[in-house]
Amino acid sequence: MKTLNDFNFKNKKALIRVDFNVPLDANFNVTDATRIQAAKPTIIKILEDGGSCILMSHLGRPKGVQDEFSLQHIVDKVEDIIGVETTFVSNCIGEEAEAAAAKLEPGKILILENLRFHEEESKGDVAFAEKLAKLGDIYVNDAFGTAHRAHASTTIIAQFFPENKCFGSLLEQEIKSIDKVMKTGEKPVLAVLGGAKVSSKITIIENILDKVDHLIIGGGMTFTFIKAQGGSVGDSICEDDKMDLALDILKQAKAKNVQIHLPVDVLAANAFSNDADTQVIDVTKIPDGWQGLDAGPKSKAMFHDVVMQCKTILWNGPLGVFEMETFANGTIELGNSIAEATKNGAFSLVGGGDSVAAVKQFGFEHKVSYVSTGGGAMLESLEGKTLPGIAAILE
Ligand SMILES: Nc1ncnc2c1ncn2[C@@H]1O[C@H](COP(=O)(O)OP(=O)(O)OP(=O)(O)O)[C@@H](O)[C@H]1O
Ligand SMILES: O=C(O)[C@H](O)COP(=O)(O)O
Repeated sequence: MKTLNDFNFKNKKALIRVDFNVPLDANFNVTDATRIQAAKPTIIKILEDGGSCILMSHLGRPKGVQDEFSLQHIVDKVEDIIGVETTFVSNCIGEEAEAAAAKLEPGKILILENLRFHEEESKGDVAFAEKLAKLGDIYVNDAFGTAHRAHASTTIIAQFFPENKCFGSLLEQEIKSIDKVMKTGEKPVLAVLGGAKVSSKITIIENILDKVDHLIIGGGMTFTFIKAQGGSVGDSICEDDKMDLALDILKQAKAKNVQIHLPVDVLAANAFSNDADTQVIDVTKIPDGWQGLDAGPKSKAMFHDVVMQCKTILWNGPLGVFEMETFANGTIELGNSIAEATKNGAFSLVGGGDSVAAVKQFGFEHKVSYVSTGGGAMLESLEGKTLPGIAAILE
């Protein structure tokens, strides 16, 4: 596995695929710069070696050239965060980009315009990848968030740098964190899977059963498992067509000696609303007209005990409808438990769009071992897939 430390970047132009797909507000200000911060160590290492950085990224899913998706909007933020003079070129390929790259001095940064302004990027076009490749001497992939896309700049381009390609330090850290859970984690290993639907997590659950000792299933997924075992779930979110699968998962878990922990009580509401009437109720006895929207007190205490026993913890998906204050407590308490276990020496990894949002919202970001910068890429990794962006560097 080639990393930044395998190269000296002195007088070299590093062509770095970053994932600067960051959220912008109506005035095009960056509202969450985590992904830019996360790319900083790679950029600094290259600049300190005496090299220069050509940063390429996508932003959003534009249809052709659309100003709202221009990477121009993030140039000032990058300059602020990295603290180095940064220039921008309004096309990622062609004469202008080639001229800007050619005159880029060591210690400086150049940002290319949104790669997805060319449809060839998402199509994984080889000729487009070759044009990008002309711009740099060494290709560095540091875009974990986009490593599940076999796009020109994330995957195809690597073939033009047979010797001169490597992982950036963010991508390296993401790979190592996932490996710590999936391959080398100290036992007991726990996965907490929450979120809305069983259907979106099936492949993850099936893959993870071979890796973990404990599995907490929470959030909206709970009710498919409870109903499948004969419980009454009232109006809770439930996928009837996945009940057989839920039973099969329970069977597989037993055969593999994985302890499954489902909520035993829930905070139920008479409407999907922050102001609804609520009651704590046995998870198997939810009446019609009521829906479980958060974990109940017994479940939270039970989950705390499980978390505290484990040395390696993966968390994907909230335990309740955390976006509404009334139903955020299960997710917050789980975060607290994971933070405490981490303080006691456990390794904890949080990944997936909503769980990362919850961790940031409730201030757990620096109390867990690692928060992934990938949404879809993280989920595909947990499904056991080899991500094309990673494979292309290893080949
Ligand atoms: N009991 C519940 N009933 C209905 N919705 C719920 C329940 N518990 C959690 N949710 C919802 O599940 C959603 C998150 O589900 P999702 O599967 O997308 O999570 P994730 O894995 O963290 O994120 P992603 O899949 O985007 O990476 C949240 O919006 C939350 O409100
Ligand atoms: O935000 C993400 O998950 C990545 O930047 C990938 O974006 P995409 O789903 O548009 O490919």
